[in-house]
Amino acid sequence: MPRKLAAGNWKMNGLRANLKELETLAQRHSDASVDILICLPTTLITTCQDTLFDIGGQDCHTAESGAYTGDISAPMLSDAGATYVITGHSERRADHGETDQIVAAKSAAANAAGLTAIICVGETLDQREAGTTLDIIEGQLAGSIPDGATADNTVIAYEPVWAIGTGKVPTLEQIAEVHAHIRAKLQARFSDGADMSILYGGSVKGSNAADIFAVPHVDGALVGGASLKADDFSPIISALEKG
Ligand SMILES: O=C(CO)COP(=O)(O)O
Repeated sequence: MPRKLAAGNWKMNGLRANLKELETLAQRHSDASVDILICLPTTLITTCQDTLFDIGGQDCHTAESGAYTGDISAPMLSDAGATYVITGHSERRADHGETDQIVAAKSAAANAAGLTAIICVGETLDQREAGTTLDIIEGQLAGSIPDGATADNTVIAYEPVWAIGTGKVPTLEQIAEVHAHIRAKLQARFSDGADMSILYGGSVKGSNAADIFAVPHVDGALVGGASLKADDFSPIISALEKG
């Protein structure tokens, strides 16, 4: 069975003062029946070592160490207390020119350091309107997931680019179609592909979470804006627990 995972991605948000949101969240979900992960800005990861939740980074370099000013390696994230890292988020693909090949190398580096990689895929609005969504996703999966991926070290996140931070959410049928396609491709390539978690991400809120979690092959969510405040993230976690 895929693990159920409520994952927050704080992106480039959060100062130490904001960590009180996690304390509030921990009080409300101390006996959660699902995995809860917060992907923090790197500056906050060490501060958070004693938290109840799993902690993740938002990117890592392909190399273990070296002359890469400003970058963070997977062993560094692990050393700081992270157990997950997001790879191939559309914001990094767009802003930093990350290709599928780079994403696969980063994911392999994450796995080699003992981190679970959350590998993101998703179509743009133009691609959705051109009817090429499933082809795009298939290509991204084939190119971005390293051969050594397993259900233990890899999670897939389907994040339609046009749904991120926009308040626009695909229909439940559209989510179902893509998640079923992802599941089929994972099963065709990996012996434990049936057990890899597939998250949905893009404008998930307390008000739409339960419906999204009822969609087959949606094993959780990767949440941006609504993960920053305990009052917003808490209902999403509760919906996943009930789903
Ligand atoms: O990009 C996302 C998570 O990685 C989704 O962001 P929003 O939940 O803010 O739409």
